[in-house]
Amino acid sequence: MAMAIQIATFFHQWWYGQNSVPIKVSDPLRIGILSSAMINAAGIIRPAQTHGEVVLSAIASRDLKTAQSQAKKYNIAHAFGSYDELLDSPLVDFVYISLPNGQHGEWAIKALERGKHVLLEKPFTANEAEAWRVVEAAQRTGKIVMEAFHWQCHPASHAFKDIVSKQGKILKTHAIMTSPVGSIPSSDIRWQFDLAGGALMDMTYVISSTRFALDAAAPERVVFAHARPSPWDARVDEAMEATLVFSKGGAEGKGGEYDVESTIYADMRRSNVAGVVPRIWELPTIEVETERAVITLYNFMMPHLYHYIAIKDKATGHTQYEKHYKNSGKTGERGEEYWSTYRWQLEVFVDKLRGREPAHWVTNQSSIDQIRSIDMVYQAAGLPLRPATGDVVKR
Ligand SMILES: NC(=O)C1=CN([C@@H]2O[C@H](COP(=O)(O)OP(=O)(O)OC[C@H]3O[C@@H](n4cnc5c(N)ncnc54)[C@H](OP(=O)(O)O)[C@@H]3O)[C@@H](O)[C@H]2O)C=CC1
Ligand SMILES: O=C1OC[C@@H](O)[C@H](O)[C@H]1O
Repeated sequence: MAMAIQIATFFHQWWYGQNSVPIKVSDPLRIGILSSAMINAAGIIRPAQTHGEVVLSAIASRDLKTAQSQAKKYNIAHAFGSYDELLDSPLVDFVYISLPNGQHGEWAIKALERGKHVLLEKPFTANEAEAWRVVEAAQRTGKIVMEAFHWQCHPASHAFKDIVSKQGKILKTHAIMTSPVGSIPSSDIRWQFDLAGGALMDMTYVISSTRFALDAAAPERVVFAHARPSPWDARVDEAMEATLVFSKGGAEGKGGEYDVESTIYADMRRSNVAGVVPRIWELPTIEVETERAVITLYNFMMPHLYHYIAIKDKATGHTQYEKHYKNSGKTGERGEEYWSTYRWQLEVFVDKLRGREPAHWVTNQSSIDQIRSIDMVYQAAGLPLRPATGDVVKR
């Protein structure tokens, strides 16, 4: 039900944003938005409105009129009719890139080379080779780029990881994310191979939540992968199911080697029960079985709307539930209970740009490991790697 919770988040942010307009500092970071994407309102615009250290300075679209109407709607100071114009503007300190997946790398590199920091929508790039080029550009220019894994910035994810780390050796994990059949229109960017579409690309979360729980890099190997092809293009997975084996690293605070079998399931056209009932209960979920417990984080992707962490003791069968909308005091984040994952994300991004220690950070190496994991699954499923428009700007 990914789309439904996305819509609920739009409302959530609008509602809470109205009563929480801060006084802005005199030298705010100026944000530029590349594209008029659907996600902008939740992903950056509402969070920026409730952050005292940023202003919405500019938006660019391929079409000037679209940029102007978005600028008017969201009270953004400047509108540009091309992405290049925005990147050339001295009115922008960092950009939020919400272009189709296949364009992330190309525009991230262009932005970094024009002196802008980048908050880059997921997935980081179209494939691993392109991810290395983005990271190299960040290193060369001294600018910051972070993949927008918003949910990892929310206190619930940290509480979950903390709990997992205290339950003994991890044995296996299972992560799932689905959207009901018909919920994503056939014209959507997610169905287009040339734009690096596909269920695993869009629902990259099934791998990132697994890696987050395990504190792992890329899997050692993919032992099973099955893609269900989309009806419009067999190169695009409408669903992906896979089993990954992670064999290095350790749960947080433990170090040490482990060997874990992780199953993942992403589905952009999930069948309805009896053909009619969408599975509204099937929110993005990660389950981790350890020696002592089975720990489930239900709705890990949008925990601000609702979530729970269930800890089932294997010895007694007793299940204990926890919820974490605010910093538990253990994991270092600071913020408000009503904040969306995107607002938590903006907090850490701004902290980093201001030279403060962020409570959480998605490292560039983690983004490389993430897209490498995705590539490994596509290869194991017999599908081609996703193409990048960035390939044409390869130096
Ligand atoms: N973090 C999260 O929770 C979410 C992240 N995302 C990510 O954000 C990105 C955008 O997703 P979404 O908002 O659904 O995208 P949309 O389809 O709504 O928007 C994509 C935008 O990209 C621009 N664009 C440039 N070239 C093309 C092209 N060839 N075809 C279509 N659009 C083009 C358009 O802007 P213009 O015409 O103005 O130039 C368009 O509005 C994706 O990478 C997705 O994975 C999406 C949803 C949630
Ligand atoms: O990142 C995302 O999160 C919400 C989903 O609905 C969407 O398909 C995906 O892009």
